[in-house]
Amino acid sequence: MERQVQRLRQTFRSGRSRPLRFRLQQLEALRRMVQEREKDILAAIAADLSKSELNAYSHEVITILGEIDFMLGNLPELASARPAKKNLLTMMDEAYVQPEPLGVVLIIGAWNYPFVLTLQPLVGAIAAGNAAIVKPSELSENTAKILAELLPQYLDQDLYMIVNGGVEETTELLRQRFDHILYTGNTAVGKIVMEAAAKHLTPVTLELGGKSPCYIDRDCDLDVACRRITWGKYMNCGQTCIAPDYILCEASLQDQIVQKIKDTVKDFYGENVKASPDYERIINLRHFKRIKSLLEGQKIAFGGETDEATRYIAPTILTDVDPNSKVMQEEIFGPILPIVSVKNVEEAINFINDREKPLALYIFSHNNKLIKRVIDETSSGGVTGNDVIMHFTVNSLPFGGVGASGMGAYHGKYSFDTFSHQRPCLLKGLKGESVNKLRYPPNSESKVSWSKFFLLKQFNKGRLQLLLLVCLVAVAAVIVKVS
Ligand SMILES: NC(=O)c1ccc[n+]([C@@H]2O[C@H](COP(=O)([O-])OP(=O)(O)OC[C@H]3O[C@@H](n4cnc5c(N)ncnc54)[C@H](O)[C@@H]3O)[C@@H](O)[C@H]2O)c1
Ligand SMILES: CCCCCCCCCCCCC/C=C/C=O
Repeated sequence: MERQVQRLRQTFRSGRSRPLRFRLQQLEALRRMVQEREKDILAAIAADLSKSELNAYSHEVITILGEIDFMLGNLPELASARPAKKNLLTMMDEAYVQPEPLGVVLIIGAWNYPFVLTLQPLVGAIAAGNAAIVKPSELSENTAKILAELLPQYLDQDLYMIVNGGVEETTELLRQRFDHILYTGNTAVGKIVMEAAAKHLTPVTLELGGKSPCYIDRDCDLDVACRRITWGKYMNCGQTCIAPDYILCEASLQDQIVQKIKDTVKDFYGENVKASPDYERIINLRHFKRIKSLLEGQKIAFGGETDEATRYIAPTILTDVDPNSKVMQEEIFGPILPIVSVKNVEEAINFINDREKPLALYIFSHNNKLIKRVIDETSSGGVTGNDVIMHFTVNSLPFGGVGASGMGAYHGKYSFDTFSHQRPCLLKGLKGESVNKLRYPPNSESKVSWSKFFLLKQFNKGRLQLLLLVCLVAVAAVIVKVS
């Protein structure tokens, strides 16, 4: 592994990944890969998650194509130097922020959206000019295999590499020195990643999970709210990091919500959900058993059927759920939707704030002031008001967690920034020593007072004011020289 990282580092040091033309060409090659090998990619995702190819396309491929297009369209602007404000002392100099690539980065993907969660960070890493090692999740083995087969055919092999394997391979990878690690997955492994990164002082982006609450206000269109929640909760069989994990609402709304979600499930998946091509399965037996065990002792208002042989768990709703029960202690990551009663919005806010900061928060209400209030009085990785999941699809919004749900963010410009160092550059000339005397020893009261004048005022003026200030500086320089 060490030798492979070394090879990537050497190529990075040669400067090959830096020119914009090269980055654009690699991104175009990636887009070609997705377009030319679409069938193979969809088949792999479909096999991993028992998903229809149509769903694989809309859940994963669209996002990647959108992200590549964004980078192709915006890279010149993202990568260019940004002029910075100057102070009086540096007004004749050049000050700017130049984004620079970090070096060799490691991207560790998760299995639940195995294509998008692995490649979307890679798009950012390439755009920012880095070399990258990509480690797909071993649980989505078909996608991992197709990525290992395709990426070397389209991308520069000395800069971008796939490593497949499980805990052993990831552990070995984490022993190496990287310039950034972006990890997507559960919080426990997030801690392992951060600990390994700390040994090399490697910065990390951790895209973790958590229990994302969904508050439904009394003043709300329940038909619309329940349709949107049904879509986001049962999509991918509940195995979505930003799926609404549980509902908070007044007790009087509970029965209506159950009925409306039940009706929507029928609309979406038909009478026999098991036979619907739009309803996925649980990734493996371990997760199947874990999710099934969350049903124990609960009041099942809808669903609850399971089939171990096919890892099927029906869309399920639990009512009157005790906040201390097991289903409310861990991220469900499956198609079970608990409803917890609260008296009012204050209680909902307190309920959310009493727990770890979630990855997403959803609020449904006609009342925009109430939505803003919940946003102001809580914290979460992201928020969608009157819908679920959709903030993920807006690539001008940073996507990431806060507190236990993660750190750092990506998507669009934020991916570019995550994989870049914002390098401050100040370019001075070799003239102007008379003013510089202000900072050379020996110090004096008068120097300190002139330094205050020069440094404590921001300088961002028009031409006339600039001329005036130049004169002022010249006078000051003479005074300092004389004194
Ligand atoms: N924030 C996000 O964008 C996001 C996206 C998807 C999933 N998630 C979260 O991820 C969790 C589900 O994913 P998962 O963790 O089951 O995915 P996973 O099992 O696929 O693990 C993620 C990665 O960690 C590696 N890994 C596993 N155990 C390891 C160990 N002991 N040491 C080193 N590396 C190890 C795996 O090889 C894999 O590449 C949920 O909590 C979900 O909310 C978050
Ligand atoms: C008009 C059709 C729009 C379809 C939009 C579907 C978008 C679904 C994207 C889901 C991606 C979720 C990514 C998951 C992250 C964490 O697990």
